Order: sequence, then C-alpha cells, then structure tokens
Amino acid sequence: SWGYGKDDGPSAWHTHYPAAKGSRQSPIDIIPDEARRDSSLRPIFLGYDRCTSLNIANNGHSVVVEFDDSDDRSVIQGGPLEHPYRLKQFHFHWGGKGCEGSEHTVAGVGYASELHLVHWNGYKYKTFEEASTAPDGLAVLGIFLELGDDHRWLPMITDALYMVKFKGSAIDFKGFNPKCLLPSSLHYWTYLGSLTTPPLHESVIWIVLKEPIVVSDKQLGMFRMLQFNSEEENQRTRMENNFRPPQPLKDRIVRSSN
Ligand SMILES: NS(=O)(=O)c1ccc(O)c(NC(=O)NCCc2ccccn2)c1
Ligand SMILES: [Zn+2]
Repeated sequence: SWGYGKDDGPSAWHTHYPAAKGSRQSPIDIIPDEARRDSSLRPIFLGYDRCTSLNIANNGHSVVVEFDDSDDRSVIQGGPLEHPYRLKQFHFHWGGKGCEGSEHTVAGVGYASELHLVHWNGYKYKTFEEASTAPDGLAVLGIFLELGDDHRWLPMITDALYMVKFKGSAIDFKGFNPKCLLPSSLHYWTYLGSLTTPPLHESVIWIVLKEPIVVSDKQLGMFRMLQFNSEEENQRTRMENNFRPPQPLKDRIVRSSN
C-alpha cells in the first residue's frame, strides 16, 4: 500500500489514487496577503465539552486518537459550516529532526508539525465513510505546532506513545478533551480541499487556525519513537516525515476570518 517513502510516497500516490491530480487537493501553501477577508464568516465554535475520546492507535501512517461519534456530543460548528460536524478522530503529521513537518505552509514557510481534528457531517450523512466521499462531508481543523517551550498538556499524548509504538497497536484513551490543544485565538483561513492521505477524497472543508501552538523539540521528538511497521515486520522504519507537500491551488480562493 501507500506510504511516505521514496517509492510509495506522495509523488507515487497518483498511480493508485487518481484523485491525487484533482482540482481541489490538499494541503496548499496559504498566502495570507492573497486570502479574501470575508465578514460573512462566523466564529468557530468547538463543543468538545462532554468528551468522548475512546482510544489512541498507530495506524501505520500516524498516531490517531479516536472518538465516539454516535451523536453530537463533540462537534465543530460555525465558521464556514452550515451544520455541526461530529469529531471522529485527531492525528498529527511531523518531520524528521530539525526538518519541517507541517502539511499546509504559510507564505512558503512550514511548521514543525500539524494537528488535524477530523469531523464529519452527521446532519446529512449516516456514516463517516459515506461523508468522506461527499464534497461537504468532512471538516478538518488544522493547527500548526511550532517549536519552543514545553506544551503543558501534550504529555498526556506523548506519555502514551510508547504503548502504540508499532502499526496496529491501540490502547484505551478515555476522557481526553482536545480543547487543551487549541491556541488562544480561533482566527482561521478556510478553503475547499481534500484528504491529505490516500484515498485523497475531495470532501474536506479545511479550517486552518492562524495561531500555532508551541511544543518543545523534546516533546515532538517523542513522536519519532513510533514506527511505520508492525512488531512482526523485520524492516524497522521510524515514523517521521509523514506529511504531503503543498498541492496546486488551481481555481480556488482562500478566505480569512476577521
Ligand atoms: N490528513 S487528513 O486530511 O486530515 C485525513 C482525515 C481523515 C482521513 O480518513 C484521512 N485519510 C484516511 O483515513 N486514509 C485511510 C488510511 C488512513 C490514513 C491515515 C490515517 C487513518 N487512516 C486523512
Ligand atoms: Zn492529517
């Protein structure tokens, strides 16, 4: 299957996933001066209060925290969204030692990592799978991670990583509220895009926060102890550089909240 290596990485994905050359692919390079300020864009509201986290897992591409999405307890609404979208999972993309690792870039500059909170339109579709192929099916909140001081709450995740070192491992991860991973400002850019991994479905309304959160190099380094491979495989490959580079903007504009 697909990966982030020389032979199975982003430049090869188009052979099995034709959407790779589509008209609304993600990520993109966001150019703030070219984004259109849109006063009709409302504030983002994150109703993650009664938290519904279930487990943390290594799926061979990233580390993913999954949520119970059987009702509207944990949702994102407002902004460019016409309905509440249910939180299904969040995961990260990161680089190698000292290299960039975010997927979106801002005026050509990348961050060390990017957090994706994945939501789906439970108002119009019955399941995530159905929503994941619809043009208004998903809403992903992207948050940049920049290097600096230790993040106060990230250890709640990094302390669990040694238990999901290998692809296919998962452990219980109850009562985690992702609100502790948000920056202070919810100002954002928004545009129509896609999943940034195969199957690359063009089903995502992207909401990328302007303000990054700050994590330390030591904390981010913990992610690199994860492996792309399962415990049985003898080819041991450190999980890093699991990011897709920016894709052509084509006939799209990026809008900016005030
Ligand atoms: N990176 S992203 O665009 O936020 C994103 C969001 C939801 C997704 O389901 C995916 N991709 C996806 O699920 N691909 C199937 C295999 C896989 C890849 C990565 C994580 C989980 N599962 C990507
Ligand atoms: Zn992602």
